[in-house]
Amino acid sequence: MSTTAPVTSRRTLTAWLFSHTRSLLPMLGASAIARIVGNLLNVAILVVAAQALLDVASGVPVSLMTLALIVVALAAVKAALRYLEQFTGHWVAFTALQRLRVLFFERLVPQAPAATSGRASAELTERATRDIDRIEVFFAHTFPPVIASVAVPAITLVWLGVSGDPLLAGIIAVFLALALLLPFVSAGATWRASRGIAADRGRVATHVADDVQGVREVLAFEAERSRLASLGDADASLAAAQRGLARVVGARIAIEQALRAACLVLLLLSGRPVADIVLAVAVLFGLWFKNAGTDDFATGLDAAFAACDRVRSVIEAPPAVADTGALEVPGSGGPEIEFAGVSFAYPGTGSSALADISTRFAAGEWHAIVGVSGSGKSTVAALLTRSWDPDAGEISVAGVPVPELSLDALRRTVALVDQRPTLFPGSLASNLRLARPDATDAALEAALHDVCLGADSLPEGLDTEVGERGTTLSGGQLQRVALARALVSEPRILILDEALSQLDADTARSVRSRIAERFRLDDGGTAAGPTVIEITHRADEVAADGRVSVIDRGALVESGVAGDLLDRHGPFSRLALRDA
Ligand SMILES: Nc1ncnc2c1ncn2[C@@H]1O[C@H](COP(=O)(O)OP(=O)(O)OP(=O)(O)O)[C@@H](O)[C@H]1O
Repeated sequence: MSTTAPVTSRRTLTAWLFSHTRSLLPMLGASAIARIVGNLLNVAILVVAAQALLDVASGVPVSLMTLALIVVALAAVKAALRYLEQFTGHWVAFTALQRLRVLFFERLVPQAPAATSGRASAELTERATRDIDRIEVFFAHTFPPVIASVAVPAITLVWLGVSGDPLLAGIIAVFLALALLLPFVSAGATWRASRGIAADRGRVATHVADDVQGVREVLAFEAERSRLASLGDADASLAAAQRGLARVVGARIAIEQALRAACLVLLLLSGRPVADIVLAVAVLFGLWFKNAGTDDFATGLDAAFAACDRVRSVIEAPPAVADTGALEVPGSGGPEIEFAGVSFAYPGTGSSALADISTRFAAGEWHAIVGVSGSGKSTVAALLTRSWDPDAGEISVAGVPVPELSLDALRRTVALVDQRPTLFPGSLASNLRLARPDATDAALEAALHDVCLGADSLPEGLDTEVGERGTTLSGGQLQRVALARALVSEPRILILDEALSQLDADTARSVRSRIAERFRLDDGGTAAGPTVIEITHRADEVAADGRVSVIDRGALVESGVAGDLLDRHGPFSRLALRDA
């Protein structure tokens, strides 16, 4: 998110945070009360000590033992209250962060994959982790200090004014009020700087993650210098934003110190009785030192709000598709799929990715969609799986328009295998069981056999560790494991989006025929297997008797049986000749 995004006000962000954490407020109140009483005791200790000194100076007998006992008792209660304040404040904070994290993922799931597409995953991770962590300041270090910074001086100065010297109480009140106003006067500047810092942190995190991910490309293309230079730029921008904030905070602290010194001087020069001045100075020290934390929270709070704004924009983003349908996909086996007059443009792009597509994929059959890169093939899959909904036209599965199906039902029905699948750290078996945790070893081995990847061709069979994101596998192995995982889930619609692109032509052919055989054997020759849509730019690999649709620049330009299309010498035949 850039710093030029619309600014959400701190009031809106506060209301939003409380709306998600309302039940934690009583505990936050307990924290504030503990802080107020603790701070009052702090003033009391200094006042008791100052009064004892005055008594000694004026010859009044003082029992040192009694004095020590009073101070120790006050200090012990103060320590207990400090513990209570910290414990309750942090309990609230970490419980709130936990809730926000759960909410973040709950809201992200229905937005995905549209939400994650085009957004650097490191940026999203930064929002889900460090930005949420930064909100801790809002709960643990804001409300108890804010309330105490007003309540403690008010109570103390009323007491001083009534039982001591009203003029001296008034002087302290004026200077404390000025000091309390400082964070508000500089609020605009710290808020802007904090937002800039949060955005720059996101950019640096994305840059570093891209460099780590793409280190091979960086080395191979000798791009170290340019990548380091652009990282340096991002870093410099972050450092400049941090310096800007430091300047404002530094100026604020300097003014606060000057106010404190000026207040002290005025008290000393007030010409009031010494005893009153000593008590007033004790109160000043008791109040000012305890309120010094206000400056820290004022700065940390803006950082927390800036982080909160980034988290909120993800949580509150509307899902790309509404999950309002409730139907299941009727029947069994592979259903018929129909596109009727479907058009779609990706949000923010002016041009159509698909224009007026009407086609049918017959139940339980294997279809190919071919076309050059960027022609719109993957968009067909994205619309069928409801990553997005079409701008016009209708897609139906087994005669039911897809918005009438529940998203759960649709996604249980369809398995999409793309060319860059993700495996999770763990064993081959745990990855294969992703959608079917109860699948037997025999079922896993059968699926591996069907993708020409016998478990024995991997070092430890099903126990082989696949490494983070499948990094210990070759590209072709990774694709086949992903395909086997889809087979284990027994989908009724199987979409292969360039899912065999890293295999040599012979292996790809074997995989196709084994999968076709698997379903033919399963259903005894009838069409009970899944409806398969294979998206590929390799027209020459489509079997002569296979059904094929050709897409060009978002339009369906030809469809039929591959052998017939070859004889027509149209778009399909041109693609096949180009590839051969
Ligand atoms: N998430 C997206 N946001 C914006 N535009 C997109 C997005 N995904 C794809 N496009 C654009 O939509 C058009 C069709 O893309 P699509 O991925 O469907 O093509 P494709 O035929 O599958 O390409 P390839 O064979 O290279 O994967 C392209 O112009 C592409 O740039």
